[in-house]
Amino acid sequence: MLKIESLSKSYDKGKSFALRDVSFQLGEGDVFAIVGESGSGKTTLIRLIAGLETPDTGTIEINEKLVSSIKKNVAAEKRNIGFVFQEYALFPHLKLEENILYGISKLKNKKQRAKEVLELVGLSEMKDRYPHQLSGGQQQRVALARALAPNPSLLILDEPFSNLDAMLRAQLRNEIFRIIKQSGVTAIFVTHDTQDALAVADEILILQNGKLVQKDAAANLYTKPSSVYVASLFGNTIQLSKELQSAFECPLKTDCCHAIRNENIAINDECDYVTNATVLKKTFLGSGTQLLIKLDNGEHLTVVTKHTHIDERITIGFNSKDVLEFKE
Ligand SMILES: Nc1ncnc2c1ncn2[C@@H]1O[C@H](COP(=O)(O)OP(=O)(O)OP(=O)(O)O)[C@@H](O)[C@H]1O
Repeated sequence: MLKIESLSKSYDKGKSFALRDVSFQLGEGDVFAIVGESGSGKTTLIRLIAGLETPDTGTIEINEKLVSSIKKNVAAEKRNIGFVFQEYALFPHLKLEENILYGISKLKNKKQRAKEVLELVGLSEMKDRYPHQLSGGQQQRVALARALAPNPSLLILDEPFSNLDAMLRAQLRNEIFRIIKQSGVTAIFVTHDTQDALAVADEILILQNGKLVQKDAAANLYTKPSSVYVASLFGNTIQLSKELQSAFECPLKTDCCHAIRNENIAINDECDYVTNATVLKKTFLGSGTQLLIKLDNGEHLTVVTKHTHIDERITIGFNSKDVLEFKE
């Protein structure tokens, strides 16, 4: 459906690359998330796909049609891509239905199509309201309906949930995922929040310094991250340095790098590798307690535990099956 080959983009004539030699393919009807730390190239990638930037090298095909190469650049409005942005971008002076009709004014059956997409997002009864008469979540559903109305080949959602509070966010992301799946459109959404990506994406693409470092199903990314960077995007991760390996008496392969996820750290429990430690500071986080710990060999660690009553002296450990190994 979307095929990208050797895509590169620099903004300073090749001195530094915002995107470097990125290649991947996306299948029809799936939802993909692009994840990466700030500056990793997420926006650049979607701007290139959308036709808002031209690449230095590489090609982009949508539905087997070349839309971008060094020689060819199909205009953004001719790529048949729908957009949903963080800030809804609805026209404040137009009612909901009019907001949707605006983008499909040339369509023969536009009234019928507007009705369909308003039903799809469950807002038919509010069609005569103005955007300011809706909640943030409802406005985002209108934005989605408007983007879906022209039947786009591809839907791009750029940080669509970041304006919403945590409760609404979780609710809306499930709702939006359901609507997208029901509509059958292929969707790419960009997010900082790996929880959003894990919750709704069939596959996740991870960018680091402009490079695509892993493309995988959510469960695989979590259990088999390709690097410490990928692992740490999906939760607190402690790198098992030589000093920590010696504290836990767990010598690991020297040509690899190792880490353990915070949730696999056990406090006062039996484990394959255990050491004694002193708790220097406890911070109550609501669902758990953050501990600053000094191991008996002098190493410091910060971990979060579900335990609420922690003595000053503890044992801390982990099991060998939970050690993540990377060739780095
Ligand atoms: N118009 C531009 N001119 C010069 N450099 C740019 C431009 N746009 C992006 N960059 C640089 O390209 C790199 C990738 O930026 P990009 O905006 O694609 O990252 P991002 O992953 O979307 O970041 P964020 O999550 O903060 O939005 C960064 O180093 C950025 O400074």
